[in-house]
Amino acid sequence: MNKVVIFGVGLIGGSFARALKEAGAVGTIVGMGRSRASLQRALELGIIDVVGDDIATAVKDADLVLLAAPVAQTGPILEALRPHLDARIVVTDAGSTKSDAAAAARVALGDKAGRFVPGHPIAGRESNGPDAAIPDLYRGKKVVLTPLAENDERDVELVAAAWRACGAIIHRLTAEEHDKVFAAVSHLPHLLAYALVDDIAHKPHAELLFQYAASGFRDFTRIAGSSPEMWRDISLANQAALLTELDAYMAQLARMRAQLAAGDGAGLQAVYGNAREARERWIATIEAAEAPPAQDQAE
Ligand SMILES: NC(=O)C1=CN([C@@H]2O[C@H](COP(=O)(O)OP(=O)(O)OC[C@H]3O[C@@H](n4cnc5c(N)ncnc54)[C@H](O)[C@@H]3O)[C@@H](O)[C@H]2O)C=CC1
Ligand SMILES: O=C(O)C(=O)Cc1ccc(O)cc1
Repeated sequence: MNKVVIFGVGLIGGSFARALKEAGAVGTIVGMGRSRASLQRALELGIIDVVGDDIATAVKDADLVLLAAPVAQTGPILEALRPHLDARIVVTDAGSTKSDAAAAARVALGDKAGRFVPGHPIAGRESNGPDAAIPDLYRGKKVVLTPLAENDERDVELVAAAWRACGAIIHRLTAEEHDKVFAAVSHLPHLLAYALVDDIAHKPHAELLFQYAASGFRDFTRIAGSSPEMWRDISLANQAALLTELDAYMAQLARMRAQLAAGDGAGLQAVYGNAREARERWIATIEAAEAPPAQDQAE
């Protein structure tokens, strides 16, 4: 690719830029953003080559545009892009929710919705901004594409090839499948981690509690160090699926509360034992899968 434009040069957009550069897969990278200071920082760090000014100049002759801003920005950015999308430019995104992205593309792009190929890298961490960006964030990690019926297969392939150049393994799901899966294994855990830390922080003796919190608490709550704006947007964008998972979890908590209140040690141990075994199997599976990729799976 000669030119790639990135809207939102933070952890995800910045790591994409660094990975493409390291792979020699791109000529020029233009950064577009909300905060001038953060774009300037990305330029200083060598993540981008140019700070974009007006959108028309930024996207002129671009091969690929990546949206890597909080998901509520997808619609407004696509609307701003629409007049400047010639027949060649492919747009993709890295947002954590996918049904909302498809809907936003259809509203904002109308008959050009097919130019937008939705995607989601399953890699990241709690730190954000351009300083957190690293070139090997996506190495051996999955990227889920949720193509629209309107997409041209060649455009989907261009997006897949860009992520493969970053070392990622391409998977495909429908947007609905994607949002149900990630409500359970990503969006709910973030909500729970924020809820626990907020609850403790509001207790009168919070300082004492934090003083004695150990590494288990730190592990459990690491993701509560993530961007509140990003997680507000994800929670609202995937509201229905997240509510379903939250209700199921509350029912599980109610069962375990009853076991605890009844002194049902066998019941509690059965839950703990089942969870430990399931976690061990999961860790073994992902460790095997994230060993050097052989080839794309499930395309
Ligand atoms: N943090 C993570 O671990 C992961 C995040 N994602 C998704 O990637 C996206 C970006 O997340 P991060 O890179 O972690 O966040 P970040 O906070 O590091 O970077 C986001 C950047 O977007 C910029 N921005 C905000 N509004 C904008 C707009 N209207 N136009 C252009 N730029 C704008 C911000 O100034 C910031 O520099 C989010 O949609 C998130 O759901 C996906 C996978 C993992
Ligand atoms: O910090 C962590 O471990 C994460 O869970 C990172 C993450 C955040 C959001 C995503 O959509 C995907 C991955």
